[in-house]
Amino acid sequence: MIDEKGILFILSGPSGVGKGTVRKALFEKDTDLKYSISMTTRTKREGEQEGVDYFYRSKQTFEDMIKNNELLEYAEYVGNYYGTPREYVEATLNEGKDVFLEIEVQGALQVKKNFPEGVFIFLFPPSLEELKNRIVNRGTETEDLVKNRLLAAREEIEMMDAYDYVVVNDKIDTAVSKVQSIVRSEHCKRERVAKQYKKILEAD
Ligand SMILES: Nc1ncnc2c1ncn2[C@@H]1O[C@H](COP(=O)(O)OP(=O)(O)OP(=O)(O)O)[C@@H](O)[C@H]1O
Ligand SMILES: Nc1nc2c(ncn2[C@@H]2O[C@H](COP(=O)(O)O)[C@@H](O)[C@H]2O)c(=O)[nH]1
Repeated sequence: MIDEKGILFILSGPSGVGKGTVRKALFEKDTDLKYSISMTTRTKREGEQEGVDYFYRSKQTFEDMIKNNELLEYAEYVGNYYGTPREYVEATLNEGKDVFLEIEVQGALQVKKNFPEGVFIFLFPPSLEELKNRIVNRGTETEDLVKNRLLAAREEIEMMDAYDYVVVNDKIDTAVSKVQSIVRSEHCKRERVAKQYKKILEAD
């Protein structure tokens, strides 16, 4: 059977590296990708919107969803739950559309177990000092949370080898172009395989 499902792209990397910034810029260029909105128990930041940035839920609701297997992956990250609602991802992939996840590393590794055919991209900071500057300058975290996110970052960077691609987010435009090239090249690969498969079937 030719796989007519969409491709699952996973953009991951430490907090503050610029995942959200890269993803938003990419989506302005590539309108065919579908973004999976995550669920979280953390409180809404100023300017964030329900159903756009996240689905904000209580701990109880989140834990019920875990029990009911309604999450494709989830992680407890610096004191809050974050997770990917399963139904949207599976239904969208089954329609042949590509889905884009923007998640932290523990969650990405869970996805890899269930979707090894996914395309895993690790966004890497130019330096740990710059990573710290980006989190601090964003102004969304308390001093303690910055510390905890930076501690988590060190562990996350150690898992980089599990990814298919590593992109350094130094200049934003360069990083976005690189991620866009990865998306395009994965499409070409998929089309080439489908063509070869068709040829084999026709020759049979
Ligand atoms: N290439 C870049 N150069 C300089 N600043 C950047 C770059 N990319 C992102 N930033 C800035 O760094 C900060 C963190 O970026 P962003 O919120 O996109 O990171 P993130 O990885 O999505 O973080 P989190 O995982 O915590 O949600 C933002 O203030 C953003 O404007
Ligand atoms: N495992 C998952 N991680 C997720 C998901 N959605 C977002 N995230 C990651 O959590 C951290 C913190 O996010 P913030 O918005 O509080 O800064 C960051 O690395 C996000 O990428 C998810 O569904 N699953």
